Amino acid sequence: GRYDNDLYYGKFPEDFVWSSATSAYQIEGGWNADGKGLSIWDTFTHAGKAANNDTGDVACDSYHKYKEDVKLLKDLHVTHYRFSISWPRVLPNGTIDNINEAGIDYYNNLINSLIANNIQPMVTLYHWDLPQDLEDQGGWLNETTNEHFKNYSRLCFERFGDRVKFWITFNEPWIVAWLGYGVAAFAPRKNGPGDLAYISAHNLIKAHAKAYHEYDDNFRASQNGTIGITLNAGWSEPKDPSSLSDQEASQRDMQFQLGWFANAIFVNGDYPDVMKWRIGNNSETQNLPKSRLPAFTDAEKQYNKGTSDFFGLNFYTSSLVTDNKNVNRSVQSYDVDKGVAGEADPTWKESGSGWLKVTPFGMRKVLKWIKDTYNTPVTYVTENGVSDRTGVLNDVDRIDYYKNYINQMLKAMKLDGCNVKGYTAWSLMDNFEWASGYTERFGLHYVDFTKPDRPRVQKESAKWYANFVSNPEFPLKYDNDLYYGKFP
Ligand SMILES: O=S(=O)(O)CCCN1CCN(CCO[C@@H]2O[C@H](CO)[C@@H](O)[C@H](O)[C@H]2O)CC1
Repeated sequence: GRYDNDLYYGKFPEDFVWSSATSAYQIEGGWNADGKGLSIWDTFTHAGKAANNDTGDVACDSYHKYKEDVKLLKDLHVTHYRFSISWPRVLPNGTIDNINEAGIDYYNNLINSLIANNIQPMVTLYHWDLPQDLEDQGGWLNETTNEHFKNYSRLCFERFGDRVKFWITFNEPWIVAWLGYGVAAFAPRKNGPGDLAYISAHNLIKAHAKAYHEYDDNFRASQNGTIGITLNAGWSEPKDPSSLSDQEASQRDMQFQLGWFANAIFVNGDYPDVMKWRIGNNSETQNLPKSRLPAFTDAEKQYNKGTSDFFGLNFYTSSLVTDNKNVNRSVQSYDVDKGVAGEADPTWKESGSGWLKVTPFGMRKVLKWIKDTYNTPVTYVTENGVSDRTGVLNDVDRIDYYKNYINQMLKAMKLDGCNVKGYTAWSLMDNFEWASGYTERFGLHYVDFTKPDRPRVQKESAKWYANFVSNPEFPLKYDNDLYYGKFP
């Protein structure tokens, strides 16, 4: 059919990394416990900006229940666990002059518990929870934040780097820049779709490079770890594959999503030409003194280039794209600059999230695009998963999603030569889904948020995943899963 969702038969390499992921603000709770400082997401939720006035004040209470989480991971038979460190939990004001040792202790306890259970930590330094004190000084619009991020990163390398050998600087800078500083959908709710989005992204790239070089210069030799960045994209499928303009729209959409950050880090230290060209032209049309896209100096380009040991990819869904001809060029906006219209194919299965349609074929295509565009980088899928709104324990749709997306990843490896080294299921358990609060559940484990002790219960998908990672090959030993289709 048009979308290749057919099962491929084969098995994964023995040393393939199987993991599961969470993030600090989404699971920890303890929002003000033991000296933790405020993050911009505490501010966002306390202002009632998440669905049903939900907050991460308690969330899954992993701040107190992390030992239980390690048990869930052990029963999942994963070899790795991806989690994030809350910057304001270890540095309440965001600055290195005020270290909260209780916060350091929490992460040391978690890391030690993982290691004791032969589970390797994959640590994200920034999963969106900026210290509020730094946001009060401009946040990612203020270049000084880059230096604070470097100091925070160095503290983490110093305190945890003897046991943490896999570091991710930023989770999805695209979301931080566009949803946080572009359209005010996420914290810190700034509205600058044509300028602030680009300024924040500019600082995120420079902050990433600072942290990378800090590790590379001062810690790699003694700690022997690996450090990179995690980017997210939806696969942009040309609506009409035979249309040159739709093909160009697809390429342009992928460059504006991934290239925005990946071109500087994996290619030449600078933004992709298509972004410089289109944003420069639109800025000229708007009679602006210079392009709304900030420029790197030659020294900064050299400093940005080659600052990731791997390509971290968060992948969920796809869209059908065409050239958006009727953009009003007098409007300053990333979306106008990009000039791409996206839509879902009505035949794609829906999920518990409006933006997430089930498109397994997209996993293979996006991995191939990364291979072709960034010269076959070592790649880790650092998030992949699907939501529902019911909390169903017999979550056959989630099993179907994982089986098919993992199979498409295997095709990308075996048939397209993609150098994928690991896969991470989002998420270990139901958790705080940002502006959607607790209405959208992504977990392999069900969490009852009405009970003070936040009990975790394995869903069928957890049993499936544990079984699969123990014997990662297709055809499945026992394929009891539902097949979708209809009789003649
Ligand atoms: O439809 S709207 O445009 O009005 C709202 C868009 C909401 N976004 C879509 C993209 N998604 C990227 C993936 O976000 C990732 O995936 C998980 C699931 O979202 C999150 O829980 C993780 O923290 C995050 O890393 C983040 C949420």
